[in-house]
Amino acid sequence: MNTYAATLLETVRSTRPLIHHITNTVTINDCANATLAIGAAPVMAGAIEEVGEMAGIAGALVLNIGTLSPAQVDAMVAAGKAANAHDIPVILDPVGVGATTLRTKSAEKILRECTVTIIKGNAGEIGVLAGSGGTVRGVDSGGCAGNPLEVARRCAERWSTVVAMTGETDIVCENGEAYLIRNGSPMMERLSGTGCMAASVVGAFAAAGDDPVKSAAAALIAFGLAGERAERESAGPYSFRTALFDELASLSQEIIISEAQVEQIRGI
Ligand SMILES: Nc1ncnc2c1ncn2[C@@H]1O[C@H](COP(=O)(O)OP(=O)(O)O)[C@@H](O)[C@H]1O
Ligand SMILES: Cc1ncsc1CCOP(=O)(O)O
Ligand SMILES: [Mg+2]
Repeated sequence: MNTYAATLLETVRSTRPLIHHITNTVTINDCANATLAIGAAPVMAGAIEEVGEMAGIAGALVLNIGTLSPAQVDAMVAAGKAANAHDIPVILDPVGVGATTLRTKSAEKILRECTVTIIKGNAGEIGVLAGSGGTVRGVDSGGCAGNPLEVARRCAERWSTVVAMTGETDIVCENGEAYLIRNGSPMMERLSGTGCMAASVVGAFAAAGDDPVKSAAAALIAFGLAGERAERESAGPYSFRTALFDELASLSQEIIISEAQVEQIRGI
């Protein structure tokens, strides 16, 4: 996986896929810059009149419900259907699902009406979407009920997608196969937007690759490595933020090959 992830990073940089986002108003700029830093091209486009056209020229679509409205969810569904028609991957970041009825109903509507390739969420969000229970307070995870690997597997099975559950150890799985990724930094919890940026990086790798479970794992390795390297250079959350962008931009194949901490589990 280390070599696979390293090669996929170079593919992101050499192909510079366009990553179409419909996302929240809190971290939209960080998502654009994280996408650029890893080597892809961001575009944020949310009007229902243009999302189909934009998804048609993109390499991946990232849907993030962080500051959703019913009208925005309709645009997400339209964009998702266009992405499906063009056969590009759709990444759903179900920010705060479970915290309110609107979030839960909206995430489920997107999952029912579009084919979502990868759900990227924290443990609480994935627990809610698995139907096994998760604690979500605002956008913060209070964890999932039960064994996290089993919860991620159930979520993947329920919605027929790849699931990328983030936390101290990231779990990426689809039926039969999982990756546990131990790169990252506790500083990533102290900065708003790291989950959203993780979804953008997953979008970039999913656009460049042809195996969504491996793409998502490679993306979280890359993002986690940038986070742990940024921690060494920072004095607090805001210098960490600057260092995180710098480390995303300077991440090399050599760093991924020598520092990725990933375990593959078969037969889950
Ligand atoms: N305690 C931690 N140690 C290492 N990495 C972490 C830790 N907490 C979060 N991360 C990393 O931060 C990113 C965002 O994850 P998370 O905090 O779970 O998302 P969210 O912001 O959606 O709650 C992921 O790449 C994850 O691996
Ligand atoms: C604070 C907040 N409120 C709505 S969206 C958002 C940002 C969430 O960012 P992340 O989940 O990536 O930390
Ligand atoms: Mg966060």
